[in-house]
Amino acid sequence: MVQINDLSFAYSKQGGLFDGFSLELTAGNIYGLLGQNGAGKSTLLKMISGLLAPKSGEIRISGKHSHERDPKLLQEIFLVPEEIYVPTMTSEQYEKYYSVFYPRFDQQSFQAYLQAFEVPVDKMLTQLSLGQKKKFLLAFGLATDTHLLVLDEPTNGLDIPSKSTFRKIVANAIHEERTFIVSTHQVKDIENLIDPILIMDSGKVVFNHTYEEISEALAFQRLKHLPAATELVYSEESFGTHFVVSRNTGQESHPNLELLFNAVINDSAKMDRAFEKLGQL
Ligand SMILES: Nc1ncnc2c1ncn2[C@@H]1O[C@H](COP(=O)(O)OP(=O)(O)OP(=O)(O)O)[C@@H](O)[C@H]1O
Repeated sequence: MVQINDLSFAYSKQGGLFDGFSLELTAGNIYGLLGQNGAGKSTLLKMISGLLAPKSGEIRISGKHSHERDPKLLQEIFLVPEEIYVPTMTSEQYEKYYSVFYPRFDQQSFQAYLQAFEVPVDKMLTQLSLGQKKKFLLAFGLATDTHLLVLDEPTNGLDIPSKSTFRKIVANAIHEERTFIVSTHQVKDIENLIDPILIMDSGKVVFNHTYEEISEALAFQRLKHLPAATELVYSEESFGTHFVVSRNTGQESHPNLELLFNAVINDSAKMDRAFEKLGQL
């Protein structure tokens, strides 16, 4: 669905952010894109959405170059950015003006999402609170039924009940022709929603695995004593308890995304070796 080949990109002449970057995303998945501040997530999402052009290499969405901004392609891409801008109009006016760009826009779903998110529809969009604006645009984006939906920090600013509503709506809105990319620092908000997990570091994808692969390769435990060094991939200590990522030797495993993230950022090569071993079994 999304095919990125040998991409390079730089904001300035001094240093490139992406160099020889390749990635393939397949439809039917909700990709979780994680990475430290400045890793390049938002830049990547803007390039995928056609808002920034690569210096070299290519990004194809369903076979078409995203930066060419072909109208036929743009009607299949919706980006909910981290910083929300809304025009001075009502929800009804927004729907009327913008839904025409999306041929499969589902008005009923849009209204249902607005209701589920408890977004007031009688106010001007500019009068909504930060979280309400975000929920408005999420509702609209989900209702477009675009093949590609890109959500940059979607749960930022959402209250606790809205986060749970968000998870339910997103899980229902995905289907085999849609691809969602969710970039977030709030992994706990969407832990059971995103799969596969992509982790970026300094303009590179250093981790790209499904939940199933992660559970098979790794065990996540709280232990009083560290396991044998041969099995240990990563550990953190807090008040005498070790939070451990180790090679899975056959136990049932429930991935802890925060611990996984720290383990990958700490030593991605060590993590790669844990997955290589899995491939050899
Ligand atoms: N408009 C810009 N001009 C110059 N440099 C930029 C610009 N936008 C981002 N950068 C730089 O590019 C790098 C990647 O930024 P980006 O916003 O893609 O990271 P991110 O992973 O989304 O970070 P965060 O988690 O903080 O949102 C950073 O070093 C940032 O300073």
